[in-house]
Amino acid sequence: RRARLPYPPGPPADPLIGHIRIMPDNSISPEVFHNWAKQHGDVMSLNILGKRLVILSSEEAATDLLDKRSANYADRPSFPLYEKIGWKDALGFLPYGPYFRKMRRMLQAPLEKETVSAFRPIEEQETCVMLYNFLHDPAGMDHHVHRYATAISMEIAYGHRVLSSDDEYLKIAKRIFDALHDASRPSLLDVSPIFENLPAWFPGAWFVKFIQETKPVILHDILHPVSMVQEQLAAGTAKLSFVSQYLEDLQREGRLTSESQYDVSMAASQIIAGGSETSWHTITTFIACMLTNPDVQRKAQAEIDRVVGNGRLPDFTDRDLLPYIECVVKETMRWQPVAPLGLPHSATEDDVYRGMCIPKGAFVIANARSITWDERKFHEPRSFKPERFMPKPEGAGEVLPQGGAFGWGRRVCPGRYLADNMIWIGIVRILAVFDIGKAKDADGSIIEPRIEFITSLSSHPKPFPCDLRPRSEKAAELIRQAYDLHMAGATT
Ligand code: HEM
Repeated sequence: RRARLPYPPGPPADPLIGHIRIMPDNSISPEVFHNWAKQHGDVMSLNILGKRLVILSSEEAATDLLDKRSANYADRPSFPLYEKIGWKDALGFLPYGPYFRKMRRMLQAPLEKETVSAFRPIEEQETCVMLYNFLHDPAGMDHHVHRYATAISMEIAYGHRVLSSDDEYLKIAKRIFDALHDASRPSLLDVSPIFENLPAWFPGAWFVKFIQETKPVILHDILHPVSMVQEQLAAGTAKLSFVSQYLEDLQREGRLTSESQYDVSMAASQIIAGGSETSWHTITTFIACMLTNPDVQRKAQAEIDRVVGNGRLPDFTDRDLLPYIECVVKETMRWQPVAPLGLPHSATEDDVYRGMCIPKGAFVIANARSITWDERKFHEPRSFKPERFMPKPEGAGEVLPQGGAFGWGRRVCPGRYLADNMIWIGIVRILAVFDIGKAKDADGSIIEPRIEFITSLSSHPKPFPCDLRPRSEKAAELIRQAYDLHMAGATT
């Protein structure tokens, strides 16, 4: 019966090759899928060389399939190039099964809502470094936010504190991001594994050299930081971290083997791969939004001034008293979701939904761009309006579906509570002490901001000029004091 049911509709296809010729490039696919969904519906599908790709463009469809039927959609398609360069056992790419469940449990336990508060001191410390860097080098804003997100991830994962822009662990993070991006390019390996044996000079076989060069580097970058913690534990100098905790537990229970140490390494690497770039891009998106929405910025600063005053930096104890800041954070994630297509899920068995067949093995993606710009849920969805989330009558009482930012079902982002803290404290502290304004050119003329986004694995603003200025001399002094305090902690 299922075989006779239609697949979800989609644009006209070519015989045999299906939609391959009109398949949009990564950089525009969320936008193109969003437009196609208006014509073909919130559950549509494409045929890519015989493989069915199902695109969900509403919260209802994503919830019905990926959340409510999560047992059938918890699998991932295979990612041949990622697997070949050493990410075969990385949680994000693992097929659903016992090893996935083991890795997921390992990563999730320290990142639960109740437990992530243990990392707040690290997040507060690194905001001080970021604010200080903004003060002394406002033009390097993007770099300082990157360092902020990476330094937090490194300290949580390995207990390593980043103390300079030249830090070896920042280089590790950069190599990991570069490899993640480079490996997202389509290759002949997506068509068949037999192409793995092509000679490197063969046309289109660029991936052969890429694998040879990248694999040893990635494996080093995954395994090396854990060996360092191992050495520090032996010397009694290890700081408490995700890795030190697991290694100590395994040692105590007599279960520390090369296999179990490899699992710890893989899990820890996911904190870096999953956490740094996404949080970095969310904060730079927020800065772009403040630049283009000065009224929102003023309103958010007024709330902080009213609740916290200007004699100290806000901290996590202020969060419940700052509802407008909460809305600014949510609106940043809604307006430009940093992972617009998330990661693809895969159907384990044939399924029937609204009279349509979703075949076993179909790739299923939820288009966050459509979900967070759904006109039935959000008024003026393309405008940046944090008050939409305030309860009525003050605001519009709109609700951000969690999946729109962090994904769905059994594959929902395990780092979402950590990310939420990292982003909130970064945003509230920037607003407390900096004005984000338009930059001026050499002649003193104002540069009108033009914010454009680049999308590959994640979506982020292209570099844009802005003027980051301390709100007052007192704010600048607060930044210096906080920095001195935290750097003093680093040397003792
Ligand atoms: C703003 C920050 C973040 C955003 C927007 C984000 C978004 C996402 C999304 C959309 C997915 C795919 C979910 C799905 O398949 O349905 C995901 C998966 C994942 N995220 Fe995040 N993430 C963020 C931060 C983090 C952090 C801080 C960590 C580190 C602990 C992390 C680790 C992961 C991992 C390991 C996966 C794969 C999970 C799996 O396949 O089971 N993410 N994330």
